[in-house]
Amino acid sequence: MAQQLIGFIGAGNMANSLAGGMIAKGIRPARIWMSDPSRDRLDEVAQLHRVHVTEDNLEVARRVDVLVLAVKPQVMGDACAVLREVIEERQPLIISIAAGVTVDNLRQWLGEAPIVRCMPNTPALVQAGATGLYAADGVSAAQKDMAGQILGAVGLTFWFEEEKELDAVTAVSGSGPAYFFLLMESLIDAAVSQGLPQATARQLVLQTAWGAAQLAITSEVGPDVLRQRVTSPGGTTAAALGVFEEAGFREQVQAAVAAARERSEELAG
Ligand SMILES: NC(=O)C1=CN([C@@H]2O[C@H](COP(=O)(O)OP(=O)(O)OC[C@H]3O[C@@H](n4cnc5c(N)ncnc54)[C@H](OP(=O)(O)O)[C@@H]3O)[C@@H](O)[C@H]2O)C=CC1
Ligand SMILES: O=C(O)[C@@H]1CCC=N1
Repeated sequence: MAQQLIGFIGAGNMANSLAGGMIAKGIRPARIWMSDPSRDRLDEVAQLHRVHVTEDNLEVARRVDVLVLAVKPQVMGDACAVLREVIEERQPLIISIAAGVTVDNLRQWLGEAPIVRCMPNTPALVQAGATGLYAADGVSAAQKDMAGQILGAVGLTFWFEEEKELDAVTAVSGSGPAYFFLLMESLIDAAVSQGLPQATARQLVLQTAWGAAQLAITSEVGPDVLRQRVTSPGGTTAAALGVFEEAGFREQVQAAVAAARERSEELAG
């Protein structure tokens, strides 16, 4: 990645997860710039990551080689309009992380520029991210490599040939951490309802989630077989899983992911 400067427009949750993960991986904070309208947020970020911060998006766009657009989809058009002139002139590599916002949307707002769209997730903060990437026409092999290295610094990367596939990636791994967090929250609540102390319940649940993920990642067999190995016939797990199946758990997951995908498609406008 040589010594390229990397800028973030928007210093919110995802920008911080990416920057934090990149720094932990060895990218010098001095190579990172972040802009955001909130001075308080920038002060926090500067304190936390020791990166350069500014309230001026244009200052970031004028300085960096790679510009990560990390604002909400709903404000992306306005944010891009301000940057258009500088981007057309300087042609930094644009990496958009916004859900739903398409290359066509971005071209309309930014003019011609090399654009990579990607869908990371917040575990990037601990270098355990999963990111789907799509390179638009006009992105050079070197730029693609650069985008892959930046996102690769914070976890696994997967390139897609079709831009539409990012809607499914968004619904699965972009939003996915929240699904697992919801299960963790629910299991902690259930543990407390069964009389366990809150702190112990939390530790038991998080260690179990971590252990299950580690086991699934390192195992040669799939999650279905691992699940069966926990489930003794007529035992406790079978009793619990029966409740999930009866309640339509799998159908609920299908419907939830479909709803997220649909929302991603809507955000393209
Ligand atoms: N959170 C996640 O897990 C993931 C998010 N994404 C995508 O990342 C993007 C950011 O999401 P997230 O980090 O959650 O959102 P946040 O709201 O946490 O971050 C966005 C930041 O951008 C700031 N902002 C608003 N307008 C501008 C502007 N014109 N110029 C510069 N900064 C601005 C916001 O300030 P203020 O709050 O004051 O408006 C906020 O601090 C979204 O497009 C989302 O789709 C992608 C993958 C996962
Ligand atoms: O909820 C959202 O819209 C963003 C995109 C994926 C995760 N968070």
